[in-house]
Amino acid sequence: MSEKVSSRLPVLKLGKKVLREENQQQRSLKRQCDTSPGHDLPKKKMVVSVVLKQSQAMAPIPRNPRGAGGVRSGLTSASTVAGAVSKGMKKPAVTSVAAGNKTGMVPAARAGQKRPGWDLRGQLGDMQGKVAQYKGKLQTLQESEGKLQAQLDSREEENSKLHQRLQELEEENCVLQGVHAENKQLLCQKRQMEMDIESLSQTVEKLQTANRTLTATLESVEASLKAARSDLSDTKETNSRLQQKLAAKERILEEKLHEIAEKNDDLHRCEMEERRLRNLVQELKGNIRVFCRVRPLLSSERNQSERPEHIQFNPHDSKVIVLSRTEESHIGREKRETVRHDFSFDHVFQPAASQGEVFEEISLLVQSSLDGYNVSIFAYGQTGSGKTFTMEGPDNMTFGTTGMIPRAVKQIFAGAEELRAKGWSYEFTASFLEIYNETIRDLLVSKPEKEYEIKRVCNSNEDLYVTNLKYVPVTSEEEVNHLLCMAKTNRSTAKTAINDRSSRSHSVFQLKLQGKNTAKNIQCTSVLSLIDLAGSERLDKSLSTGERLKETQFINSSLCNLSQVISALANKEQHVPYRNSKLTYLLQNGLGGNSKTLMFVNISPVEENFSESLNSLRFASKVNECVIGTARANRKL
Ligand SMILES: Nc1ncnc2c1ncn2[C@@H]1O[C@H](COP(=O)(O)OP(=O)(O)OP(=O)(O)O)[C@@H](O)[C@H]1O
Repeated sequence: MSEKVSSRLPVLKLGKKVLREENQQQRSLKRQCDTSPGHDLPKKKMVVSVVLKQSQAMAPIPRNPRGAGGVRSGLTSASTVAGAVSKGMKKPAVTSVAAGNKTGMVPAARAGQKRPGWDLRGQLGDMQGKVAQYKGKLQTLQESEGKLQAQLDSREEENSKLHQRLQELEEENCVLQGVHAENKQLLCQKRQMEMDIESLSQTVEKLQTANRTLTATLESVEASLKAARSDLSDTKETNSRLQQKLAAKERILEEKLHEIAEKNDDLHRCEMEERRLRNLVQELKGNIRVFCRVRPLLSSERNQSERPEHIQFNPHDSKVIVLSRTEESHIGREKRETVRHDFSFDHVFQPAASQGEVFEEISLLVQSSLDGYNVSIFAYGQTGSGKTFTMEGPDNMTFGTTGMIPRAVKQIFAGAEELRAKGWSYEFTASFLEIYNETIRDLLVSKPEKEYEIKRVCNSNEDLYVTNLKYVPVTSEEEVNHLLCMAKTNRSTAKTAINDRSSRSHSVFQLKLQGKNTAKNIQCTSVLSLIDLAGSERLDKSLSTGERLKETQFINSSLCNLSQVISALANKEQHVPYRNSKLTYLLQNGLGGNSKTLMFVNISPVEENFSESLNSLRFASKVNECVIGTARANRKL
C-alpha cells in the first residue's frame, strides 16, 4: 500500500484521491477480514462499522435486548451490540489520539479535518488507534456478547424451566380438567341421588301410609280371625255332630240304595212282564188285525146324500159295519129287497174319526217294534178310498191331519228316548221304495237308475234286503220326516179317471230298529213296515187304457197275490207263494209267523162305489179270519 501511495503527491490535489485510497484501504482491510481464517471477528467488525454508520441515522435501539425481536435474531443482536458501541464511540477516538501523540506521530486531524496524504505514519497511527479502538470495542462487544450469551443461556434455561413449568402446568391443567369432569360427573350423580332420595322419600311415605292401612287391616283381620276361630270351634262341634248324623244317614241311604236296586230289578221284571202282557194282548187280538175306515164325502161328492145310507154303523159296537142295498128280488112276490152285508173287524172308524183317534188304536202295535217285534201296517182299498190320507196325511198337512207313518216315527223316537233312562239305546235305519209295475224304485233317490233285487242277507236267517237300495241311518224324527217329503215328491203319481192324484204304485217305508241294553246285556232287532198299497180297482170302472191299463193289471195282480199269500198262511198250507210278487216277497217277514200285521181297509162313502167297497170288505174279512202263528220278539240274551 505504501508503494501505491506516493508521499510526494500534492495534498490538495490529492484530497479526493486520498479519500478514495482510504476507502480502498478500508475495503481491502475488510476483504482481508472476510478471507482470513478467523473471519468471524472482522465480520463482526464490519457489522459494527455498518452499524456505526447506520446508528447515526437510525433511532436509538432500546436497551432492553428482550425487545421486539429478543435474542432470536442475529440482526437484533448486532443492533444491540451497535447500540452498545455507539455509546462508547468517542472514548476510543480520544484514546487513539492520545496514543498517537504518545508515539510522536502527527496528531490526528480534529473532527472534520483530514490528515494529509503524505502523513502515512499519522494515518497508520490513526489506523492503529482505530484498530486498538476496535479491539477495545471488540472486547467490550465480546464481553457484552458473553454477557448476552450468559443472559441468553440464562433466559433459555429460564425458558426451558418455564417450558417445563408450562408442561407441568398443562399436565396439572389436564389433571384439573379430569378432576373437573369428575366433579361434573359427581355433581350429576349427586343430583341423581338427590332425585332418588326424593323419590325414595315419597315411596317411603307411601309405604308408611300403606303400612298404616295394612296394620289397621291386619288388626281388623286378626279380630275377624279370632271371631272365625271361635266360629270354627263351634262349627267343628256342629260338624262332628253332623258327621255322626251323616254316618247314620249313609247307613240308611245304603239300605235305601239296596232297596232301590231290588226295586229296579222288580221294575225291570215288571217292564218285561208288561211287554209280555202287552204283546200277549196283541197276540190275543190276532197277529193279523184289520181296521176298517170309511172316509168322509169330499166337497166334489156333496151332490150325494150327506149321510150315505148304504153304509151303516152300530153306535154301540165299533167293530161292526153293514153294507146294504135294495136289489131286485129273484124269490118271493116282492120285486125289491134290501140285501145286507154284515162285516166285523177289529175296529171300524166312521167318517168323522180323526187321524189321532185312528193312531191311538195302532200305537201299541207300533210300540211293539221297540220291544223287538216285526210290525207291518198297510192300507188296502180301492182308488180314492183314503189310503194315502190314512198312511201319510194330505198334501197340506196340519198337526191334526198327520198320517200314521209320521205319527209312528214320532212315537218310535219318543219311546226310544224314554227307554234310554232304562238303559236302552237304539240305532235306526230308514228306507223308502215303491213297487211300480213289478219294478222296485228307490224313493230316496231322485233318479233311480240301478237294478233293485230282493235278496236274503244270509242263508242262516230269513232277513231280506234290497240290492242298491239306499238305507239311511237316522237319529231323529226330523231326519225321517225329511226323507218322507223326498219320497212323496219322487213317488209316481198319475191322473186317472177316478182319483186326481192316484198312487199307481205300492209304497213301502221301512224303519229298522236295533236296540241294546248294555247293563242287562240284551239286544233286540225289528223292522217296522208301513205300506200304502196302490188302489185296487176294476178295469171297467177306471176306464184304463194303454199305460194306465198295464199299471192296473200289475196292481190287481200283486193284490191278488197278497190275498193268496194270506189265504195260504190262514190255511197253514205247506207252500206260501210269497215270491209270486215283489210285494209279498218283500213283506214275507212282515206277514209270516214272526210279525204283527195290521191292515186298514179303506172304504169310499160314495154309493156308486158300493161294489168296490163290498169287494174290499170281503177281502179284508178274509184276512181278518187268518190266524197266523204267534209272533216272537227278535231278542238276543
Ligand atoms: N179321512 C179323511 N178325511 C178327509 N179327507 C179324506 C180322508 N180320506 C181321504 N180323504 C180325501 O180323499 C181323497 C182321496 O184320498 P186318497 O188319495 O188318500 O186315496 P187313495 O186311496 O190313496 O187313492 P189311490 O189309491 O188312488 O192313491 C183325497 O183328496 C183325500 O184328501
